[in-house]
Amino acid sequence: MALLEVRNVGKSFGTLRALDGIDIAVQAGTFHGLIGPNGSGKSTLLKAIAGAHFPNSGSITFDGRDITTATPYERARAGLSLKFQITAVLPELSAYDNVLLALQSDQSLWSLLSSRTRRRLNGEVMTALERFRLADRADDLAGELSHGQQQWLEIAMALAPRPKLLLLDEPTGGMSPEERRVTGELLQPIRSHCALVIVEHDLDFIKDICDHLTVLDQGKVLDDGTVAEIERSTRVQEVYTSRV
Ligand SMILES: Nc1ncnc2c1ncn2[C@@H]1O[C@H](COP(=O)(O)OP(=O)(O)OP(=O)(O)O)[C@@H](O)[C@H]1O
Repeated sequence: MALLEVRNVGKSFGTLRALDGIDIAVQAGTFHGLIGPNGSGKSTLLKAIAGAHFPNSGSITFDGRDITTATPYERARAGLSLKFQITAVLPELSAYDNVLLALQSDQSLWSLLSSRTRRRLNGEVMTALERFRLADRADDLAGELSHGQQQWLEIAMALAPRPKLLLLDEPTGGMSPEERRVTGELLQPIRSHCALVIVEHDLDFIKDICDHLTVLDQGKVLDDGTVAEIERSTRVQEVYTSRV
């Protein structure tokens, strides 16, 4: 069974059909990209998976559990984590404290008082920062980090509770080409323990890191397959050459 299964999902805003009968399956350990022209429904689909809004029809199953109308908190407890387009680090706190906060949200007050828990959390915070090349910036305020580093900090925070699936909405927006390249490099190792669903306009970036692509067009799945299959798809080429 797939880790995430979206079945026949529909979402309307008034008379606008933003999603219309969407089916996708994301396997554990894979990086799954959502691409398509502007307004094709990518962010709406990501938000439906994240619980930022509920679909009008269809179902979403995660790790064997129906989460179609689960709250974002319940989804997080089930192992779903997300980083949306707008940077949400706390600029007045250090990079270290931002990750610590993300980790602490799951701990009881009682366990936080124990020095063993605090030692363990300290180790986990530093591992998360090292993984995203931020260990030497641990004490710096998050607001003083570069744009790219703030994005990496936020991904580190989203991964801190060890989710099974990470949702990323345009993580490379506003990054330099070098920061994009490094972002791809930093994401690769998470594959061993976490799947990824990513919306991204940079097609070269998404083709480099993803195993599987779903192409949306006007709220429907236009095509779905491996990166090589999508590159050969004449339907996709037509949409991209005529409208992008
Ligand atoms: N909250 C909302 N209220 C009304 N319409 C919305 C809302 N959110 C999205 N839409 C509309 O739904 C359609 C799909 O939007 P969505 O943002 O999902 O597309 P997208 O593929 O992510 O686009 P882009 O690549 O430009 O970010 C668009 O026509 C958009 O205007």
